[in-house]
Amino acid sequence: MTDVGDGWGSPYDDQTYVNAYDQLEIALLEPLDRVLPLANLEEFRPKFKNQQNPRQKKKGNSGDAEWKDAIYGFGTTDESDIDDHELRKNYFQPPLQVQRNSFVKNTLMDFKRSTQMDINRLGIMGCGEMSLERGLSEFFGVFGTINVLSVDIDQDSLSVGQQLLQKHLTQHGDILSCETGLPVLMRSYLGDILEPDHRFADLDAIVSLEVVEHIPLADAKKFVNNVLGILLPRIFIFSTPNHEYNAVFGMKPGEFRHDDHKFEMERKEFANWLEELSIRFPHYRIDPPHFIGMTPGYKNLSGASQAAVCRLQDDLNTTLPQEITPYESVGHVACRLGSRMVAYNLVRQAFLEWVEKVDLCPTKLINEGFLPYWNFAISNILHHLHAPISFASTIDEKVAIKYIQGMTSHKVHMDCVNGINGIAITKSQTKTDLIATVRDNAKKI
Ligand SMILES: C[S@@+](CC[C@H](N)C(=O)[O-])C[C@H]1O[C@@H](n2cnc3c(N)ncnc32)[C@H](O)[C@@H]1O
Ligand SMILES: [Mg+2]
Repeated sequence: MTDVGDGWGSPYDDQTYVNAYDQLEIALLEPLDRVLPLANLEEFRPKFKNQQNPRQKKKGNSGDAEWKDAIYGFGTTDESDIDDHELRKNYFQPPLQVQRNSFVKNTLMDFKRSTQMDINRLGIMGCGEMSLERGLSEFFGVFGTINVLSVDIDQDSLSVGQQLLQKHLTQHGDILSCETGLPVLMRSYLGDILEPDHRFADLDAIVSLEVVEHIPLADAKKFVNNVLGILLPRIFIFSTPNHEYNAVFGMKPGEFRHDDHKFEMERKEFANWLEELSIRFPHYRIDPPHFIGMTPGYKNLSGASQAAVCRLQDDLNTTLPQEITPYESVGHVACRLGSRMVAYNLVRQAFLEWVEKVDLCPTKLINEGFLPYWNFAISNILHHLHAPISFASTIDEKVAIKYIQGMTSHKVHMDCVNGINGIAITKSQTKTDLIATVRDNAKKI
């Protein structure tokens, strides 16, 4: 879409925004392949956690509170899926999952800068409870992202992920709406990542954090081979625990961090795997392993997670047929970047158009209070919005009045009468002055 010199996102014109919001609303109307049963956030515990059902735990057990903090972001940490051993002693600050998410954010940021191309479409495979989706949401504008596709095989994890993502986007809605960036459609799918799906082919980036070790090694290799050989993202990032690091958690040699792990790799094994991949897939440049999560005193063990970064060198496209779509869509939600700025600009345009036409007729002056004034319902002004109803309907009337107050340097006031939201313009104002003020203020933005 946009190639920008400094790599820091780019402003889009209002029409581009409005069209993007229109497309988004249409996409959100598409029926889902399957509606997941709603997992109970309070009771949910990922199946790969080896602890008891929290309901059966004794009240006041601090371990219970500890994992709830980790999963739901209550309390001090917003980790959503950390290893039990890592969690037990609060080894990492910030938490390891947050460090992994930051690693992805920094790697994608560098990738965007060095290639001067947006990361339009991002795939997250084995997304779990969507911690990465939440962690990256404020950077989508910088990346130039418009589509995020997440897939997992576990219905409960997906349902929890969807709920946490929705909660996150609502809670951070104000901040996100001020970000420069187009709205992002975030879709989730139920599926087995061992089967390639055409919708995940030719993406700009695919990320898979701490997933491969949950699949038998031969299948894990098949998954990675499928990504590098069939799906062909421009960048692929995946991570897995560094088995040697378990010593830091006081674990015995050979003991895995989770009961659900099918394997864990030592540093040499992981480095060898990446070398094999470099030979088999020469169209990818694969870095030596990156390490994430250090603890003081254990420098010799590198880091708790080891990550691969693979960048596509050639301009290759998938040969996977378009009709291969085994995943089922199970959710979609919008990250509404940029909406505040667009709404503001559209309201200004509507106000200017309205004020040009309005008749400030002396006979309609209201003679109550200090100064005679005119009252107009805001709906009359919003009638001039040049936006599809899908976008216009997201603009709150009172917020629109606040915008008008601001853009007129408070020469217009809020005046809501009998439940009708409106503005008041005092007799001393002239149309010419109001128009000039709005235009002058626009130049200052
Ligand atoms: C440890 S969690 C990691 C979740 C997430 N990537 C994160 O960093 O928070 C591993 C996830 O991989 C998923 N998974 C395991 N095997 C899978 C498969 N064959 N297809 C899709 N997802 C799979 C699990 O359901 C689980 O949600
Ligand atoms: Mg794991």
